[in-house]
Amino acid sequence: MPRATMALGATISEPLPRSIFKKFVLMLCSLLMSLYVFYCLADRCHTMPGPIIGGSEEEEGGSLVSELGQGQSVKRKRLLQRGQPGIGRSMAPGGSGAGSEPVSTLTLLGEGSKKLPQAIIIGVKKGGTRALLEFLRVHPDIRAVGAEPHFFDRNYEKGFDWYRDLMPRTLDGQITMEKTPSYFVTKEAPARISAMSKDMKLIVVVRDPVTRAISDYTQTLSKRPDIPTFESLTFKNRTTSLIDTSWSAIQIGIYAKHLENWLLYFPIGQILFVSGERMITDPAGELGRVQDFLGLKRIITDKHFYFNQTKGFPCLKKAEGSSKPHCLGKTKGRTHPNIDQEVVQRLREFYRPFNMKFYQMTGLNFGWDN
Ligand SMILES: Nc1ncnc2c1ncn2[C@@H]1O[C@H](COP(=O)(O)OS(=O)(=O)O)[C@@H](OP(=O)(O)O)[C@H]1O
Repeated sequence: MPRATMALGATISEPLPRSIFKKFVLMLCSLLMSLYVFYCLADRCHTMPGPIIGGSEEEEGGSLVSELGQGQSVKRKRLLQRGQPGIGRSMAPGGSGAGSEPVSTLTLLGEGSKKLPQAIIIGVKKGGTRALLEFLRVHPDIRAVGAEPHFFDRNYEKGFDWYRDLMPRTLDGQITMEKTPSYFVTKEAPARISAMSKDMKLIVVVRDPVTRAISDYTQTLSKRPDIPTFESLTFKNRTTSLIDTSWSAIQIGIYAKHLENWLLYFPIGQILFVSGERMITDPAGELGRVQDFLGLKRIITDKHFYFNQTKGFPCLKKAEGSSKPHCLGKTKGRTHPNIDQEVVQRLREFYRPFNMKFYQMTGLNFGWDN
């Protein structure tokens, strides 16, 4: 047999020589490594699950780690557009306090800095605050922390450095925001926020207090199915029809009373009232008002929304940092239980004077009593 044929025969029948096999494994490893590096550069490699700071909200806020990660992609895109070589990713705080963040490439390259918020969505619980924040985040000049920090109610003793550390990095001209709906009903919150910044822009999403109360109850019911009925919790005494105003679901809806507390520290012009109802029927209109209030160009318009028939709510055609349509999660837009219409009527009567006062204070008729 000729030598060449013999050699070929040997190659086919014998296993790959060790050195070739080693090279192959090495190449495969480096290929996988490069893929991982690219994946990280695309800002998708989160090695640690992030803490969710306890809040009223279950799933929408997500972890602080993923929130910060998402934000960085947008900034990176903007930097790349400007031709700056910003690459890298900052690690989110472990919820432990100021100074816990390792120095990242972004920090070294000076890509923005963490700032205390200049605008806060302070309420109200179940008003539509998540929808507003998610929609606002589409704006390139807004950067927001997704999870609720609860700084001015539950975590105040942790200090401003802790609070600042939760915030995403911002470039000059970008507004840092957060939302914690319980601030609106927290007695200490106005004084504390004012002590931090007298210029703070405050946003309150309000919704018909009766539907809000039912929404609040629906959320609690989803977590604790054995709670008493809405009807029995509403009244101190069913026969006298005396409303139990100590029940938080009822209390929160007395907007005029809570607002009085804020007006001791902030002029009314520094507070924007957003209609929770119009956030559903005309999100672009409400977002227009919010952008004006924040002194931003009206970038978010009706082109950003579509009405999702299955969800029954407006959704984003493209979410922040993504090209995909995005609706809020299943904890937003829950089906409410049927409530005895007599009880609903009684609650409407109860809220009417407070609503009137609220319309008068804000100069806006929200139409809950028409
Ligand atoms: N676009 C869109 N998609 C889904 N849901 C929407 C939207 N806009 C407003 N809403 C209403 O938001 C209600 C929840 O309010 P919050 O986000 O403020 O709730 S929370 O306090 O943060 O838990 C939620 O209340 P429920 O319907 O009772 O679940 C919704 O009615």
